[in-house]
Amino acid sequence: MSTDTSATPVLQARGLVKRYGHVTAIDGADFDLMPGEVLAVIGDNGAGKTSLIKALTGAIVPDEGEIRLGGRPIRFGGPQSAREHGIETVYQDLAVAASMDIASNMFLGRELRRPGVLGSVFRLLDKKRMREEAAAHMADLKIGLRSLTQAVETLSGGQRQAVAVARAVAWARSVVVMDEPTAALGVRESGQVLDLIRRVRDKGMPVVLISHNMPHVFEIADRIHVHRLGRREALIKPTDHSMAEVVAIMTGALTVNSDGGTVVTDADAARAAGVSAH
Ligand SMILES: Nc1ncnc2c1ncn2[C@@H]1O[C@H](COP(=O)(O)OP(=O)(O)OP(=O)(O)O)[C@@H](O)[C@H]1O
Repeated sequence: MSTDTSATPVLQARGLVKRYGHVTAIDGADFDLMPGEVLAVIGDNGAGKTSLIKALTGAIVPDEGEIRLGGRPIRFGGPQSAREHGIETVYQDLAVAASMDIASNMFLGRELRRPGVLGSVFRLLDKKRMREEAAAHMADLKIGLRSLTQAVETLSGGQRQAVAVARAVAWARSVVVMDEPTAALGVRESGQVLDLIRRVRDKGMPVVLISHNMPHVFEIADRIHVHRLGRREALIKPTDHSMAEVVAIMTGALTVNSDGGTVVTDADAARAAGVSAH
């Protein structure tokens, strides 16, 4: 799909700064996520991707800069506050409770209680309704799992990732952020997770995808945010650049100028990467 860049960004940041002592992890970073797009965030190790994402999802509070959600300035006091604003994050380490079943994982921390005093006084869980709703979410995303009463630890890596994604999508109202969702997966399972991300996008939910996997990024992203030295170096479409060019932008061998062309900034590195300006 092509991104409508004239719309109001779903999530936007301008001039974010985050310092840890002498280290500036975010150094004046901008960010723009448009409605209905998959935006990949890429960058070398230590470029500051995680810090940027943490600022956008409430896990850290930036020292400077502004974040806007749906066009309105916002300050997240913590991850819970970002979640309350409809931003859900799927973490790399898969924060699922392995010994619990799929439905319980979907409702982890947001359990449904039985109606009446059974729920309000005796705190009894409404397991039947949680299973029904979990099944509906799974069906909605076409995630085929044999039984929702199965413990998550008995699932494959790809299936676990699917449960984590389904949980995020079930609760997200504005954005789903995924940190390296295919990092621990084999080829077939990665393909299934990429298909799932497409379905999430096709439901109208924008996705931010942090990834080191360039083929996956090129396969799925509508746009690519290239992060370098703590800030956004470029915001490009995968259809406008080769993978080698994007890697060269990431490492500082090429930069993108205002009309979308590229300029060689490090001749040796650009030669080594086999790219030239255009
Ligand atoms: N809590 C912290 N305390 C001190 N320094 C930090 C902290 N978090 C991040 N940094 C530093 O900020 C810089 C950016 O780190 P960050 O983890 O955001 O980068 P990254 O692009 O996500 O890297 P990677 O791809 O390796 O995970 C690094 O130099 C890192 O050491």
